[in-house]
Amino acid sequence: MGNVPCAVKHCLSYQQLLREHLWIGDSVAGALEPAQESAQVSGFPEYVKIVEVGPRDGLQNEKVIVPTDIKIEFINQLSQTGLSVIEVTSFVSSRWIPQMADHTEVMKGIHQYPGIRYPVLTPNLQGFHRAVAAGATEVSVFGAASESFSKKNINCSIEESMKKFEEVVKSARHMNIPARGYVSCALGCPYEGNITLQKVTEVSKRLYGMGCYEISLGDTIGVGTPGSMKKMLESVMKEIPPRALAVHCHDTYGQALANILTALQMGINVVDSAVSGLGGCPYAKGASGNVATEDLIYMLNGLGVNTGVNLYKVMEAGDFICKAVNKTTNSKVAQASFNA
Ligand SMILES: CC(C)(COP(=O)([O-])OP(=O)([O-])OC[C@H]1O[C@@H](n2cnc3c(N)ncnc32)[C@H](O)[C@@H]1OP(=O)([O-])[O-])[C@@H](O)C(=O)NCCC(=O)NCCSC(=O)C[C@@](C)(O)CC(=O)[O-]
Repeated sequence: MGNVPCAVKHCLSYQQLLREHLWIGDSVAGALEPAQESAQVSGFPEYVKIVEVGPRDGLQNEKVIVPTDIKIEFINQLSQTGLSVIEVTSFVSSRWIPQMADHTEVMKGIHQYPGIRYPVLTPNLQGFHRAVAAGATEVSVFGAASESFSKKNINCSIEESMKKFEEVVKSARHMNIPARGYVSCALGCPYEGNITLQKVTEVSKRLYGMGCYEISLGDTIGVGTPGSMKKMLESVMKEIPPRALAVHCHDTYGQALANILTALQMGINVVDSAVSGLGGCPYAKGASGNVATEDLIYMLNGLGVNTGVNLYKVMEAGDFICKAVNKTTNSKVAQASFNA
């Protein structure tokens, strides 16, 4: 049975467990379509698109530079899991984020499979042009609802950032390149604390209005709760339809899955996550990683929500990158499966 997770081996019958918990899957069965097997729970979307941000958000905060060939292998493994969107790197200044200095090599080195999108972060035209030259076919601009965070993260005010993003999104549109927009600090800021709903809504509306096809609302420091997530989404949804929104939850206070569940119940069906719960922003000290992709898939599979992603293969990719960066996984599902 090969690399059968320990928790599974310890059970009375692996086959029985697989029958009852079809969403676990295995590397051979691989193609198990969990959502088709378990009944859909009402009140949730039928399908959730997972935006895997592990190679970018997951690795950007790592102190030790991860070798380029490891990043490429990691992304190639993720491409085998059924994920349809994998954010691969950032075309930012290597002085600011040394870990992303090999963006061009990573972009050129990965195998880009048809049907999978590989967006990259581009804060300005310089980054955009470099990204396109390296073969990027989708980009993301990343703003914030907090003035202080914007200055610390991208060295300009919100207003100045919007001008830069407009240039990027306009150029992208001319080249038929889809652009996504992030709004950091949607549920709190490491420098300012609470951020008003009005500000989050205003920044989101600006990004959507300039042509970003999807707005990812970031709980950058993971302080949100289902209550604050609900209020924030109610406000943003007055201006932007839920189909154009995504949530991006860090898990610092252990609220990420609960916050995501709340968002799903409100009609959101795009969720960002990072394999093994890697991640954090270098300009948001103390914030922990993103919600782990493994834990997200486990929850969605249990709800009968289709993701098209094979949990077992994601766990294997997570195991690969954790070993490569000498880290223990933050995914509860991977811990239960591999470390029991
Ligand atoms: C935005 C800049 C570049 C402004 O940086 P700056 O220093 O203000 O830029 P500048 O325009 O004044 O130029 C200064 C130097 O930077 C260079 N430069 C200028 N632009 C670029 C570029 N695109 N790529 C490479 N180099 C660039 C430029 O060429 C020049 O080089 P020099 O002439 O001195 O040699 C800088 O602040 C930066 O790189 N910041 C990095 C921010 C970042 O990546 N943060 C982490 C990602 S955001 C995040 O994690 C949150 C998110 C998205 O996950 C959601 C959430 O959780 O909330």
